[in-house]
Amino acid sequence: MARHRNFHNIDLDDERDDDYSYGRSVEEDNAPMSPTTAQFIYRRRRLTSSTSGGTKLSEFISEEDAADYAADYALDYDDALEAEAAGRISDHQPMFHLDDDQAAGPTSSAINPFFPPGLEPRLAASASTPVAVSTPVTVSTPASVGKRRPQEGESSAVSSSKADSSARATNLPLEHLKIADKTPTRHNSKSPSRTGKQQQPNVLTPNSSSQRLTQLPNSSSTPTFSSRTLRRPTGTKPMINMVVVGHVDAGKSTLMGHMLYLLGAVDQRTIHKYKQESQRSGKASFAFAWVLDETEEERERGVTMDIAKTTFDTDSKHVVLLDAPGHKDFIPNMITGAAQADAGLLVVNATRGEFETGFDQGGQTREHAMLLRSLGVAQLAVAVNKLDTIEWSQERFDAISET
Ligand SMILES: Nc1nc2c(ncn2[C@@H]2O[C@H](COP(=O)(O)OP(=O)(O)OP(=O)(O)O)[C@@H](O)[C@H]2O)c(=O)[nH]1
Repeated sequence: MARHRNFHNIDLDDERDDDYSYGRSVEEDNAPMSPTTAQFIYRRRRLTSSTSGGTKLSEFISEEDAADYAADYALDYDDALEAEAAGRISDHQPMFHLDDDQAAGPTSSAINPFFPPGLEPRLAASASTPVAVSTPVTVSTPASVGKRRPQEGESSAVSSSKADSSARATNLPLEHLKIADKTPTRHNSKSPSRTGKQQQPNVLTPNSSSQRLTQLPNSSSTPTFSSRTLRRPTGTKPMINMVVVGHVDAGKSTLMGHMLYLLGAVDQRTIHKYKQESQRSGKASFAFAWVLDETEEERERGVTMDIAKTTFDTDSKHVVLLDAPGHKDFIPNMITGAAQADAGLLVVNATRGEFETGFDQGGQTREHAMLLRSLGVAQLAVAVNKLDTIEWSQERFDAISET
């Protein structure tokens, strides 16, 4: 008997590690921080000479970290490649086209808001080159869709910051895009995979490969983390996959949903319906997110759980937009999207405390940036969202831009 512990009198509190923290994984607790700033992975371009100091996003990311992530998630990546090889990835139809006069008129950079001239050569460069241009884009969805500042209006969905923004804010020239097919590709139907999910509304499957991956177009990803230039044209245009990532609740789906609405991919009637339905279910602030969050479970929880896909065309590219889940429980699903991506949009929440949380150990702003890097996504733009929650503070924006 003496050899056995007396479990009846055991004090469970004493058995726990002192630094045990619910909800944090061992990996998170043990994840090494970069000791120096010499191991930059992402190098952001300084946008203004007046702004200086602050911590850089790249300081949080070391080559060592990136390698660890690549190893950790290699299985998921392989799953994605297997799915691709198995032919489960289908073709898709472009939603947008340019008018002839638009195509002939403005410069390609104006028509092609996401990927200005020069991107192709950069994409063609080896993904091992630790360089990515990070251009903060000041965007804010209307306060009416924000749970913190509800019901104020809808007109400023995508806007530049009030103050001097010539060097840092990039308004998307949405007027140059026109819907070719007025029928939204994703909003009115439930895919078999979504239907399948709805049959198990309370079962989360964070470790399964994204079912929506079957909808992803086939870019020529290879088992090695090599260059991701797009090589599969749709018609005459090359295709490019852009994944939208960021910490949970950063506003990714709302931002993309609103952008699609402004582009005309979602009609007024559908948005009106979403607004009414979301209001009825007490989720009024998620009306625009419902454009991309289609499943009942996602709408009930107010959380994106799987990759959502939509497409649009610029004058030179067929863009496949992938909205990734931000919650850490769904990292594998985020990876299935990121593994297909050629470029990324990192959405950060400017709200005080929220931005910092995203960068904390375990925050998904940092983690997603690392994952994109480790998966070979060489181009990353940053969108500073929810500026309305900080009264459009220029100071705060500058501090975030410097991070
Ligand atoms: N105040 C304010 N709220 C916003 C803004 N953008 C989004 N929100 C709100 O933030 C909440 C989360 O928005 P989502 O679009 O679901 O965020 P997400 O990043 O897609 O969330 P996950 O995909 O689940 O990680 C919703 O209540 C939105 O209305 C904004 O610019 N300002």
